[in-house]
Amino acid sequence: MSRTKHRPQVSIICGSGLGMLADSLECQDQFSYSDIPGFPQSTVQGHAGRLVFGELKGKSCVCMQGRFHMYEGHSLLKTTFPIRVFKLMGVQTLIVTNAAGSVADHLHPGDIMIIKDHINFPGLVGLNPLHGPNDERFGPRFPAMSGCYNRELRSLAHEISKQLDIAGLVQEGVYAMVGGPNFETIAEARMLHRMGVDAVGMSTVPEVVVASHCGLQVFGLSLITNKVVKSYDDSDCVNHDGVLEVGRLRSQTVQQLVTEVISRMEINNNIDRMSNAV
Ligand SMILES: O=P(O)(O)O[C@H]1O[C@H](CO)[C@@H](O)[C@H]1O
Ligand code: HPA
Repeated sequence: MSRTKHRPQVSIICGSGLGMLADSLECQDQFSYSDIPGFPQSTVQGHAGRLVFGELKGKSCVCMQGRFHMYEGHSLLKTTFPIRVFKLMGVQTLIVTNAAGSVADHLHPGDIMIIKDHINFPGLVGLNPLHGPNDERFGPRFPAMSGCYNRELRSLAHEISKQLDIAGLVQEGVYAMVGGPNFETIAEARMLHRMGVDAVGMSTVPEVVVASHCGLQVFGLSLITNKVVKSYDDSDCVNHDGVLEVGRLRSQTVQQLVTEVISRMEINNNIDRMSNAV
């Protein structure tokens, strides 16, 4: 914290191909992850590996240009380490973005899904970033996860998408995290569909669980970059380059939506900075 004058209230995690979200920050201070003690390295194409501080519409922000995924070999504790760092800095809100495949038939590549809820597949089988001794200074042993995607921010985003004339692209839905790094088989895709999953990806949920545990309000967006193949007659085949390409094509729209949400969200100026406590 001594190397930047920014005291962020909002943190943003950029999904695959969405690193440009950091570009709109003014008065930037940038730090490579390799220069930050305790931070893992980004190893995935489309994740630059930089922490960017700056101002956006009068709000102080910190942006992860590059996130960590479990499939890179990081422990879940490591993948979510930045969230606790943000909490200690006084951040109140986490905005998560990701690239995801559409499982629901009504979502198409290029659409934006406001995350209403999630299914934590790794968590359901025991891979949870909150495993191990609980640090009560961050949050309770048994945190509730119902309502972890802030209702007011979701409704604000819908309102903004109407004003930006992109409401036709924006829907709400359930995101499921799978472990990756392989994409889904057709049988897995069909299972996800029957389970009520709207979009699937390999990230986000551990970050949201840790953020929710330590009392951050969370807003999440999935950019639908591909459809998940559910038919044996469909010869489509997803690949990471295609995912990044849709990210590039829709980057400006996602940026506009995120910027407006940040601009209009309420910030509590009685910040709860824990840096003296932990
Ligand atoms: O979730 P983000 O980081 O946006 O990336 C998504 O895109 C990659 C696959 O193309 C996977 O890492 C998946 O999780
Ligand atoms: N499946 C899992 N993760 C993804 C996908 C997908 O189809 N697209 C982007 N990330």
